[in-house]
Amino acid sequence: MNSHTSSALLTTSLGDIPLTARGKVRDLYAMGEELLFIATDRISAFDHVLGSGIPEKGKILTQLSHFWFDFVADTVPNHLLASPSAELLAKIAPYESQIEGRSMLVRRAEMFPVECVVRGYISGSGWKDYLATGSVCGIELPKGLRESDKLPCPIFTPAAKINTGGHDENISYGVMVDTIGEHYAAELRRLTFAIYEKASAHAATEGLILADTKFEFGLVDGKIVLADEVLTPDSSRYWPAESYSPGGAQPSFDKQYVRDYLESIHWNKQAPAPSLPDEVISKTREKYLEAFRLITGRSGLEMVR
Ligand SMILES: CCOC(=O)Cn1cc(-c2ncnc(N)c2C#N)cn1
Repeated sequence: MNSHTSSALLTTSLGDIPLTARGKVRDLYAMGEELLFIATDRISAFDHVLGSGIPEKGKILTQLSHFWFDFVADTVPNHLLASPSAELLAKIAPYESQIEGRSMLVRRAEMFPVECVVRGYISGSGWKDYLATGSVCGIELPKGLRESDKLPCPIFTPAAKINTGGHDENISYGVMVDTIGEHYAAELRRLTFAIYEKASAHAATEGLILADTKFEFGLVDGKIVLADEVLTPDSSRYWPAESYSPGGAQPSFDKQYVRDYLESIHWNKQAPAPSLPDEVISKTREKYLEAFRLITGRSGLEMVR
């Protein structure tokens, strides 16, 4: 256990609330129709969870999700629990000090098995697909694009959810329609573009390029809600606008110190993920705090909720 992962986050239950799902950096506990997302301080890079945590990363990213859920609330409802039950609150009370600010209480939703990815720039798996086929998710793109180029207009590039840990697989919109039906596919695509338009415009006012992001949606009482985490540096690519220079991979706003360090030690990705030097940890924490300040306009890490 590293110093930033409390014991409660390593168990398969929180008291008698069972662990429902464990992602690389987040854990999900369920009690009936109420779920508890806990974001740990773990950080992953190149698809590996590293040996060191980043202090308060879980809290910072949870507060960013809360900010963004509120910011887009007039565009799409979300899965946040308006009023958690007294029973649930009583069950988590003993852990409050460990999970304060890093937890989200959400309603159980019937999750769509699709990752709704929107890209304003060509990067990552989209760049790989473009190099191989000239298209992404069946969307043909202009010839001659450079890596990290801004696209003529944002594209919707869904992915099929592979069980936790695996890489999601890019699918065409047609496959998404076959999977969840035309009505929901069209509505999730519309909502994805609408949220991205609002969020990327806000990020740009703070000198941040929101290159791409991934949303997950579900149904609660038959209505579409925005779920999962939203517009965090873990679910999005944020680039500093001041250093934007297409023609290659862009520096990650939050993980560049980590990536540079891993490159500098020539880490063999088959080997166990290394721990990070204190300086890399503290600089990375500062980047998360800077993203929080820029996006929310708040100076300190006072709780949004
Ligand atoms: C930590 C691991 O969890 C995930 O990766 C994603 N995931 C979300 C759900 C979910 N399931 C029902 N209701 C919800 N509101 C949600 C949400 N969000 C399940 N896995």
